[in-house]
Amino acid sequence: MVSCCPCFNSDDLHDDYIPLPMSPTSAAANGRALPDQYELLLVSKQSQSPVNLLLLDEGLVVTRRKKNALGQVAASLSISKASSSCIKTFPYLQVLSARSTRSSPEATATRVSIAAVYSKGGTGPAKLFQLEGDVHEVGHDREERERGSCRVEWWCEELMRRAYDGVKPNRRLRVLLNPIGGKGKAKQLWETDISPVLRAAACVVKVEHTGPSSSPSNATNLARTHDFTAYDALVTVSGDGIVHEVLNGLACRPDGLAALRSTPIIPIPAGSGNALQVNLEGPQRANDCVWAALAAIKGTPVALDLCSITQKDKRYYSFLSQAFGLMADLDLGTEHLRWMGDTRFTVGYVQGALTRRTYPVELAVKIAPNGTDKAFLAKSYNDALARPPPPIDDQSGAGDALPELQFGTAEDELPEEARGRVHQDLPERLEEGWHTLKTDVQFVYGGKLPFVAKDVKLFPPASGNDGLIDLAIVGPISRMDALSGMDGAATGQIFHNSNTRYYRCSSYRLTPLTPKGYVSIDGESVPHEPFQVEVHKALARCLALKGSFWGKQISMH
Ligand SMILES: Nc1ncnc2c1ncn2[C@@H]1O[C@H](COP(=O)(O)OP(=O)(O)OP(=O)(O)O)[C@@H](O)[C@H]1O
Repeated sequence: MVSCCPCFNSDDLHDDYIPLPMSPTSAAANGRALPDQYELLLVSKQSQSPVNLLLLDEGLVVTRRKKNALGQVAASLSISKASSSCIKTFPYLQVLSARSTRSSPEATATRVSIAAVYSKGGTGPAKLFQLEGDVHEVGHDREERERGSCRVEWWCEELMRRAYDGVKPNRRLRVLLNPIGGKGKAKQLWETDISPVLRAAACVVKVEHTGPSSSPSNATNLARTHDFTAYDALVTVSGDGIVHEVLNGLACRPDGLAALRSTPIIPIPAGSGNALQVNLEGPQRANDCVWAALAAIKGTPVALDLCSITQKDKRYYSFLSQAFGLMADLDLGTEHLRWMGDTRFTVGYVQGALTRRTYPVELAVKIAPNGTDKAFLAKSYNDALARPPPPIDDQSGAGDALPELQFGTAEDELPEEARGRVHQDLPERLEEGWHTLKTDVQFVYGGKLPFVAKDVKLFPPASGNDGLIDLAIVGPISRMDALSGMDGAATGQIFHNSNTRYYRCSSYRLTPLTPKGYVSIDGESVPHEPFQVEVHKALARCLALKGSFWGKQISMH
């Protein structure tokens, strides 16, 4: 067993951990010219049938090859021929490892092992693909065979160079696994889907189980003492709840700013709510643990805003959402339906819509410029999507501490200009500044990211790192409107509904006007009491394969 990192003991490493061959000065790469064609002929160990492996612009292409070509490191197969007989293409981002070994100088074959993640059509469920076979040398003497073997070694190094272009191989990952997350399947998913992918990429992995919030091993505590210099990323095999706990643990440290910025989080979806994964990799990847594992290996940091929620003398950090009214009830009031998985949210919504329950509330909102103009918000989102993501600013902010609260803590009053201006409703166009509203609602939902669940895109134009938060407010509506209100929820229809008031703001304060009910912060229950929200721009980091949140143009209709 080989360890390249003094901070890990051998128990932390996979049994077959061998650092990936990335040295630019290795014997094979040193001073050798590129072959004319980046192509290998390999006799697959699994099927005994020969395949061609080509390094093309679009990625590693594996094609079938006729038996009579056996024994050649072919240099003649044209690319057009290759694509017509192509069986699989792996973009380099999906290639995990390529190794060559030769048993002895006399050997007439070099063993090649390749691992990659395959996704049919680029959107199909991701699967681990492993290929091992021999490249037979055609030379008559030992020297010729050695030359052939070196070329195979070079080929593997070239593939690795392309596969890890701009990405550090052998990432050191700390994995926090919630053994009861979702339907309690996290452990099994780890064994069957996640661990084999990380192992194939020779990641250095340390796995720990999280404990319930009352235990010392809860994820908040684990994050509070996380040594971020010893790991490249922190992986959660869980739902959004553990991500919330981890972010809160990192944020409440004296060195919170450095801890958040130096700890990219990668969610592997194994809970009942996996919204962060959906926002990072798209709804088709909502439950795709293999794809998320690939993101842990190859993902690029993306900045994520955090919201400070203050309630009495408590401060929580929220990365996803704050829900009040029906949307809080359907999450927290359906705990007894947990066995249903995601379906419990739908059942909760239908129950609430049928009873037409409404919730009196007082809101004070500091609205951003043009923050109530849905067409403007959609256009800004579309424009941003068309541009490359801006570089992450790691310099702003003084020292290690988190930004000061603008509201202050505890039961601070609203800023002067917001007091005593209670309207029944907000006027159509609002200037920048504080506005207040006292009304009955079906729900109020604050969100930082477009999706709050796999099938609910509540905030289509939300940006994860613009320093602002989006608010959706739905007032009392008929049963029919409430039931049809969720039509098209997966594609963002709620944003377009005329029943939905939509505000982009920098802060808000919500005061429930009934004694009992639920308030949900990132899906976790907090007391049913007034709370205030403000946003800190780009405080945390996640990893996404494309280096940005998943997005889709919004069409205004
Ligand atoms: N070993 C454990 N035993 C019991 N509860 C745990 C354990 N580890 C974590 N938890 C709790 O699990 C919750 C978070 O679960 P997770 O993030 O995996 O999924 P979720 O989708 O947010 O919620 P869930 O799947 O529970 O609906 C937190 O409340 C946390 O305290």
